[in-house]
Amino acid sequence: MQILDGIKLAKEIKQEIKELVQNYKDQGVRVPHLGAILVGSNGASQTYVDNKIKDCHFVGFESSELRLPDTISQEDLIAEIEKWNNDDTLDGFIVQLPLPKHIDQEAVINAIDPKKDVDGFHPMNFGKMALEMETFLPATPYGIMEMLERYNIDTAGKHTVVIGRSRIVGRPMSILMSKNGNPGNSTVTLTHSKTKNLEQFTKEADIVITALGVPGFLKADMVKDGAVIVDVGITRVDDETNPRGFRLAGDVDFDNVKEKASWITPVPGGVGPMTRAMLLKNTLLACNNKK
Ligand SMILES: NC(=O)C1=CN([C@@H]2O[C@H](COP(=O)(O)OP(=O)(O)OC[C@H]3O[C@@H](n4cnc5c(N)ncnc54)[C@H](OP(=O)(O)O)[C@@H]3O)[C@@H](O)[C@H]2O)C=CC1
Ligand SMILES: Nc1nc(=O)c2c([nH]1)NC[C@@H]1CN(c3ccc(C(=O)N[C@@H](CCC(=O)O)C(=O)O)cc3)C=[N+]21
Ligand SMILES: [Mg+2]
Repeated sequence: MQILDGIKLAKEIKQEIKELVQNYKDQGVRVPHLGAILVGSNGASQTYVDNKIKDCHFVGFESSELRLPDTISQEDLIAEIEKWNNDDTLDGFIVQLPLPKHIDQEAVINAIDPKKDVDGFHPMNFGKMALEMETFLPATPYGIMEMLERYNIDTAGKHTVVIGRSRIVGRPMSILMSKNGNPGNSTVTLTHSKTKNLEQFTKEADIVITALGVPGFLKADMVKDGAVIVDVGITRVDDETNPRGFRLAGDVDFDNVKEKASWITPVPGGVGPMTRAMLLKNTLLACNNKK
C-alpha cells in the first residue's frame, strides 16, 4: 500500500504558485487577491477560512475576509456579494458553505459573478465544467484530479465509484472522472443514500471516492484487492485525549482498508490540503483572466 500524500503535494503546488507570484512582484505586476465571506461562527468553517488566509500569505496573494453574523438577511448578504462583484481589486471570492437555514444557498451562489466564482459553484461554471470547457473547477474534485495526475494513477477504462452526490464534491467528481482526458476516461458509478446494495458497486470498483461524511463507512470487505481509495470525508469526532477536544475522522475505515488498497489518502493530510491548494490555483486563473 502507498499513501497519496496531500500535504507534500499541496506544499509543492503552493511553492510553484509562490514563485510565480514572486515573478509578478519583481515585474511590478499586481498580485492575485482572494476574498472569503463567512456567515456565522461554525467552528470547522472558521478553521477553513483561517487556513485559506494563511495560504494566501504563504504564496504572496492579497486576501480579504468578511465575517457576517448568522442573523444576516439573505438580501443583505447578497448586497455584500454585489459589492465584491464590483470591486476591481478583488480577483475571486468564496462564500463559505453551509449557510444558515433562513438563507437560500442557490440564490446566494447565483449572485456571485461567475468570473469571480473561484469555487466553481455557479451554474454557468458548473455547466462549463460538464461540457469540458475551461473554467474554475470546484477545488475538492480538482485537488483529487491533480493528486491522481501527479501520482500517475491510471484512470482510463477503470471503474470509479463515487459515494455522495453533493454540489461541492460528489457530483462534480463524477463528471470529472468521466471526462475525455487524463485523469478521466473512467467508467463512473455515482452512488448516494438511495443506492441499493452499495457494496455490490464498491466491491468491484478500481477506484473508490468517498464523500458522504459518515466516519469509517467504507469497510475492508466492501473493496477489492488493489483498489485506489480517496477519502474526502472529514468529521469532527469528540475526543478528550486530543488537545483540540476532537479528532478528524474520514469516511474510510483506514486501518483495515489500507491492507487491501494499492493507494490510499489519509485523513487528515489527504484531500483537505489539496482543496486549499486548488483554490489558490483558481484565484491565479481569475487574476490572469483579467490581464
Ligand atoms: N477534504 C475536503 O476538502 C472536503 C471535505 N468535505 C467532507 O466530505 C464529506 C461530504 O461533504 P459534502 O459532499 O459537502 O456532504 P453532503 O452532506 O452535502 O452530501 C453527502 C452525500 O452523501 C450521501 N450519503 C449520506 N449518507 C450516505 C450513506 N449512508 N450511503 C450512501 N450515501 C450517503 C448523501 O446522499 P443524498 O444525496 O441522498 O442525501 C449525499 O449525496 C463531509 O465529511 C465533509 O466534511 C467536504 C468538502 C471538502
Ligand atoms: N464555499 C465553500 N468552498 C469550500 O471549498 C468548502 C466550503 N464552502 N465549506 C466546507 C468545505 C470543507 N472544505 C475543506 C477545506 C480544507 C480542509 C482541510 O484543509 N483539511 C485538513 C485538516 C484541517 C483541520 O485540521 O481542521 C486535512 O484534511 O488535512 C478540509 C475541508 C472546504 N469546503
Ligand atoms: Mg483530508
